[in-house]
Amino acid sequence: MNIALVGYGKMGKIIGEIAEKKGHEIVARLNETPTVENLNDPDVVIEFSNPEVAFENIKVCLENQIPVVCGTTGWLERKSEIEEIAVQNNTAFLYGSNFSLGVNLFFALNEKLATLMSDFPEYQVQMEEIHHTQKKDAPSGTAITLAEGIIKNDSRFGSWKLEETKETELGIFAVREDEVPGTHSIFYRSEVDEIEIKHTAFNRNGFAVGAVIAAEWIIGKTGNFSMQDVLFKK
Ligand SMILES: NC(=O)C1=CN([C@@H]2O[C@H](COP(=O)(O)OP(=O)(O)OC[C@H]3O[C@@H](n4cnc5c(N)ncnc54)[C@H](OP(=O)(O)O)[C@@H]3O)[C@@H](O)[C@H]2O)C=CC1
Ligand SMILES: O=C(O)C1=N[C@H](C(=O)O)C[C@H](O)C1
Repeated sequence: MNIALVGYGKMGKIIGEIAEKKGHEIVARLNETPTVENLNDPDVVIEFSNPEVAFENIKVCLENQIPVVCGTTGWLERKSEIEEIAVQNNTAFLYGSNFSLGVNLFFALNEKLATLMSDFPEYQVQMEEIHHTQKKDAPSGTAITLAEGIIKNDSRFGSWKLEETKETELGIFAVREDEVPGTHSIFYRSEVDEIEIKHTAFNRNGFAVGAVIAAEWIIGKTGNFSMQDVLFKK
């Protein structure tokens, strides 16, 4: 499979190494807006850039009928526009706020726990995410997916916000520390005890492996997908 990497930073480089080890060819490594010329005729684009440029990057690829796997976070207010462009161009788009298997299992666990805890209002819910200091967006895309999973399953909450939980707003603390690859926790605290679920990434390899699996999976498909489709819908 020929892969174009749009965004060749920390993630792009690891994804490239893993894809080559699996026998794929990297036909472009871009730190600029993609064009038909610089993409070099890939089967699929893997996009890990930054929140300011992701929308335009994805749009260009989809308009040229190239399927896109995107891990860039912080641009999601325009996701529905991108999904429409994918359909209009009869191609495929897959977004994952987190491509690791562990986090996708954690997403499912989070929803199950939220359903259970929704009957016990004596437990206050609080979320926390910790990431490296170069991260541009807050809260993390993963934390937003987790918050959406709680809001969907616990009618106490209608929205999320950065900081402490207050009334119907589920709180997320976003902490920035040195080189932390990504740690997400959800706390349920009562007067007498606390339940905590936590996912800790030890490095970026899990994200990169998942992105390559998603790129292999998307070939030949049309429509809009998530990592849940790749991992759990057989
Ligand atoms: N979904 C997931 O599983 C994961 C998602 N992420 C997300 O992926 C994104 C990238 O993360 P990371 O690799 O750590 O970030 P980096 O900052 O290390 O890499 C981003 C790269 O994008 C490049 N870039 C700048 N402008 C453009 C442009 N117009 N088109 C294409 N590339 C451009 C930058 O180049 P230059 O340095 O020259 O500006 C840089 O090399 C972030 O949004 C992060 O949150 C990260 C890990 C996992
Ligand atoms: O920027 C990062 O590094 C990460 N970004 C993703 C996010 O925003 O959730 C995934 C992972 O946590 C690492």
